[in-house]
Amino acid sequence: MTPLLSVRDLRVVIDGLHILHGVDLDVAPTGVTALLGRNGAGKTTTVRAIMGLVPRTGSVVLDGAEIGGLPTHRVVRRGIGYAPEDRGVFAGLTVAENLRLAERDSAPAYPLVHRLFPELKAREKQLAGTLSGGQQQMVAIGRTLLNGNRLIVADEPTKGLAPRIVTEVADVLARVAETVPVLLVEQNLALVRRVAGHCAVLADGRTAHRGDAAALLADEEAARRLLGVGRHPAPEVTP
Ligand SMILES: Nc1ncnc2c1ncn2[C@@H]1O[C@H](COP(=O)(O)OP(=O)(O)OP(=O)(O)O)[C@@H](O)[C@H]1O
Repeated sequence: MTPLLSVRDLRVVIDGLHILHGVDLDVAPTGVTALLGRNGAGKTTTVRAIMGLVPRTGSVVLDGAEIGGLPTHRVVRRGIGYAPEDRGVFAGLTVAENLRLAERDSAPAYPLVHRLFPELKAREKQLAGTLSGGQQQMVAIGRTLLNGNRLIVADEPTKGLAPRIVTEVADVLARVAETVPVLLVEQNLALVRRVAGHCAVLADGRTAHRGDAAALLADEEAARRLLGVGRHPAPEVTP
């Protein structure tokens, strides 16, 4: 299976600090690929480097084309939609205005966004700052779907959300991934188990493991060693 995105020897140095020491990562052409690792392992820096938001070296190949040296606006134009960790939603604008700001194509895919997130249609006049965390996450992911992107990158979309909302976001990610492949940074391993096919695990700014997500999570010793989890897994996501 040819990966949609291939990252090789990705390195990031910020203010003289070596943050990534050579990350290798393949994103499958379908479904969800999870990027895992303990706190501070370098997951957010990796996706920010893929997006060109931090200075980086190494190779990033999207669908056969090298994008590792491109500035962010050109990475975005190549078809990577990014939902950042802080969601980047404009609180003082309505849902409709937040979506409109993200339009890039001449025919933005509102039917797709409203099919996946009927709630955004129903709440289009509501100020985004008054939405719940889960609804704001839907705006952040919805924006990435407007423009016919080839890949969606979502950085910890369930961070800080209540368990019931985590389940909702898990559903959303599973539905999104039926249309567009997703690279998902996630700490909630129950969610990863439910939605991810492949995974890469980072440790100390390097790739420590790559493979099947379910197989890794089923291997208690490997999960403990790589992810720091063992007998007390994260609460289940409601099926
Ligand atoms: N701009 C920066 N300046 C200095 N250090 C940074 C910067 N950005 C990240 N780091 C450091 O690099 C390491 C990796 O951070 P990063 O946010 O990529 O990790 P992460 O795996 O996403 O962590 P978490 O799961 O806690 O969000 C951390 O030790 C962090 O403190």
